[in-house]
Amino acid sequence: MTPVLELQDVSKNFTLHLRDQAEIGVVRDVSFKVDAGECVVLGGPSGIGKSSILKMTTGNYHASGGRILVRDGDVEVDVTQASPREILSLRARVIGYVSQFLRVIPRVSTLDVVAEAARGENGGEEQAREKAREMLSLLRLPEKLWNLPPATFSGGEQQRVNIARGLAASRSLLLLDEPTASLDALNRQTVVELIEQKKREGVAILGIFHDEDVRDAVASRVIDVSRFAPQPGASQKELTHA
Ligand SMILES: Nc1ncnc2c1ncn2[C@@H]1O[C@H](COP(=O)(O)OP(=O)(O)OP(=O)(O)O)[C@@H](O)[C@H]1O
Repeated sequence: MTPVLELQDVSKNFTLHLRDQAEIGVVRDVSFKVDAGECVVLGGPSGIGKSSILKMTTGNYHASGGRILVRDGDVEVDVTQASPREILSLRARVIGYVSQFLRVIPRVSTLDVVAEAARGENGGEEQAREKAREMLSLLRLPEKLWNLPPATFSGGEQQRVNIARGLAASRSLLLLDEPTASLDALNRQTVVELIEQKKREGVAILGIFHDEDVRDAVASRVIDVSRFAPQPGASQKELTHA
């Protein structure tokens, strides 16, 4: 069966414009697959390139080389070659992304932020609001906050809105960048259960979890990103995939 996500020989270099266009290589030859129902966790030390791999997969960062294939129904889309319109379409239907930080339109209420994500291709408005209420309750966000915009919420409250939004949507591929970083133990456990439920539903998950207990609970496999570090002494020409 075709994997939901496949990275083939993916590389990332950053060009430092403030440093005379110097190029730094972050990862090279990244190759792995994520199947439906699996949670693959990216491990390795800080700064090794874990978030960069997620950002290339969601199309936020351009890959410098290689292919990132995402299954969209019967077709595979190579994110590295996709147009901005195709990437927006994938994010609206196929790829869910939960980062550590909540970015929302100002003045939109928390309930609307989550309901907007829950509104599926066929689902109605009331169904979406019901799903939003369910997720916010599960994540213990006090009901008195639901009608307020989340901009002034605490770090942990904002993160729970972010998770509610990310997990309310029905997506076949979920990218999770430290979704439990500022949560208390009870809410961390809830997120673990929600991730397990997504796995049972056949969602493919690629995530970063610094909390070892969470990682051990959810990981089907851990990939050490250090193995994709560019070799010391590799020439810039080698690092740059033309
Ligand atoms: N937009 C950017 N411009 C230049 N360098 C960047 C950019 N984004 C990331 N980097 C660099 O790429 C390297 C990998 O960063 P990345 O955030 O992917 O690491 P990480 O493994 O997720 O780290 P952490 O565990 O600390 O979050 C770092 O050296 C970082 O400074």
